[in-house]
Amino acid sequence: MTYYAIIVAGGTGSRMGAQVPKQFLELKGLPILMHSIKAFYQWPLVPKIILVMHPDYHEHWKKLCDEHKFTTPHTLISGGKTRFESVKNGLSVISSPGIVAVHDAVRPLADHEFITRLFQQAQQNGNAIPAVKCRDSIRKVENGVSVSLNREHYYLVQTPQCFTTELLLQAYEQPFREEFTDDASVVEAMGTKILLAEGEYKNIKITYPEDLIFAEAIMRG
Ligand SMILES: Nc1ccn([C@@H]2O[C@H](COP(=O)(O)OP(=O)(O)OP(=O)(O)O)[C@@H](O)[C@H]2O)c(=O)n1
Ligand SMILES: C[C@](O)(CO)[C@H](O)COP(=O)(O)O
Repeated sequence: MTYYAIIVAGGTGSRMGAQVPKQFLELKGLPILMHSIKAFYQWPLVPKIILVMHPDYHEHWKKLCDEHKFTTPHTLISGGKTRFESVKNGLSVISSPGIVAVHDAVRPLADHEFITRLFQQAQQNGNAIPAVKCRDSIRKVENGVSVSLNREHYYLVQTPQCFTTELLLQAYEQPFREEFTDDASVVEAMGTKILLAEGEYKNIKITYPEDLIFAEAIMRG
């Protein structure tokens, strides 16, 4: 059984609006991306790490690795125009059957215990998708009219999303659709039942500048 982690770092970070894509910004003295990789590369469940990044940033990444003496083994792959394409490129180097986790490079607060639990659940059930319950009241707006919804029915989905390699490789054979916002939506489109696992509220995605402040505060504990 081989474990893989595809870390997708091929985005531009347009909503962050920084000089470099947000995955390279520092959090506690280390680029966000390095925190995300380090969380995966820990004993006893050590996956093969596949890092997907736009080729324009490969040299920048190598310099950062030297600067921070970052030696965690990984295979560097070129990213695509969409997240879907980036994941598909990452999947191209998977050679053995096993379990694959797909993780946003910009979710640096997932810890190894959480990651291990998801790998194990996917090994037992075929897939494991972390999600947390909506904590706020929720409303749907249609034609300018808002209606209250029952929040018990709504979950916020996170990464790492874990699957058997067979399932994810097959799912990514499908042509791209706009509604493929994550890996679960791609797998679901094949008719496979998606199994939600317990997510973590601290596992935030760095999207806007204020998320850096939240992440730093969470890391301080
Ligand atoms: N072509 C793309 C687009 C996104 N991603 C990755 O998918 C994750 C989630 O995407 P998101 O937060 O939307 O990142 P960006 O696309 O960089 O941000 P924005 O939408 O604000 O431009 C990120 O780790 C991002 O690097 C990727 O690998 N390849
Ligand atoms: C994959 C993801 O992080 C799950 O929550 C999310 O769907 C990415 O969405 P984005 O709008 O591209 O940031």
